[in-house]
Amino acid sequence: MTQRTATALRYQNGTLAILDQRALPSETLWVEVKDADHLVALIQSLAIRGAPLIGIAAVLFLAVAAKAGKDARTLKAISAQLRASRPTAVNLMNLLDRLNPLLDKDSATIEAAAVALFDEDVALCERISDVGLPLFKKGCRVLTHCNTGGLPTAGRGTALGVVTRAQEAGLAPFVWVDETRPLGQGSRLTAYELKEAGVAHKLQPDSAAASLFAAGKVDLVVVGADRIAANGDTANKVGTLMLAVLAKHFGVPFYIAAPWTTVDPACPGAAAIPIEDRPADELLSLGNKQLAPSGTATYNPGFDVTPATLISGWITDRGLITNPDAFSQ
Ligand SMILES: CSC[C@@H](O)[C@@H](O)C(=O)COP(=O)(O)O
Repeated sequence: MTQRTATALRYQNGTLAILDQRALPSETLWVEVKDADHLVALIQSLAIRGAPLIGIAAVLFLAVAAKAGKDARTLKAISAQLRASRPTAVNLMNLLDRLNPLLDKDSATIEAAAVALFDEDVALCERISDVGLPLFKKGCRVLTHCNTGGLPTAGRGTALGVVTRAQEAGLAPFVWVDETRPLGQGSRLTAYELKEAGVAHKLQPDSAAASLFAAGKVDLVVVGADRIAANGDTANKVGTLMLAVLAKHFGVPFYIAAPWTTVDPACPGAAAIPIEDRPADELLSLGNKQLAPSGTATYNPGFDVTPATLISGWITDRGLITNPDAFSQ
């Protein structure tokens, strides 16, 4: 029987379940994916999220559909539907593009290929954590944004994977956790993962980051990525660009940690990266509580793009990249 388990995803011989990340940290709620429409809804509502994991969920769901007897034409249609579910994280497109040529093969072949992509992500995360480790000095104070650990990957994570690796190496890192408004990936998910890992941390509102830099309390910034363009311009959760500008101003190193599956050599730069427009509701209310007058017009991009010139280096499975030319080769 083929099975794989990640922090927020379980594949077992033709069934796929995801940990509903919207319910964390108060509830641990596993949901079995029923069909392609269901998976699209789970991805769009951020029940399952993070650049690597949405790609992995998509390819594993194609294995589910193949094992349920769907023909190649239907599988290709599902693949196209999943590909369009979120626009910014290129891992989704990259992984589907790698599985697509196999969709007219038997279900065992499709499953083996999907599972291999899961295993690859686990290995990429490990490699990233090895590459990033030398950047951490004992007791260093790291600021991070959004959530980049076990929850959004098949493995130990990207930026947060380096942090937990440093913790295991006895370097006792301290993490400043950006709340990451409006959906709280920092407060709900990163604080949760750091608590589980026993890493010292404090949570602050995103708007407090500047004062932390000004007080000299940040030694380095490490964040994840959703798409790295050929020139090194990097899309990540909205708010990342603000941190990069601050880091430059205050002379603090700013690193991106990401697997090569996040690189899009066909994308020339910032202007060509599609940025997801998130629903107004995310700003207008919180649960049942209204946060702004109904009907208020909103600007709610899910991501922003940090120009390569503000990035000290990219911690990748291919090593620490300091010259963005590497992304176009
Ligand atoms: C290892 S996850 C890297 C990125 O996907 C992460 O930083 C991020 O921006 C996630 O955004 P989200 O909207 O929560 O999917």
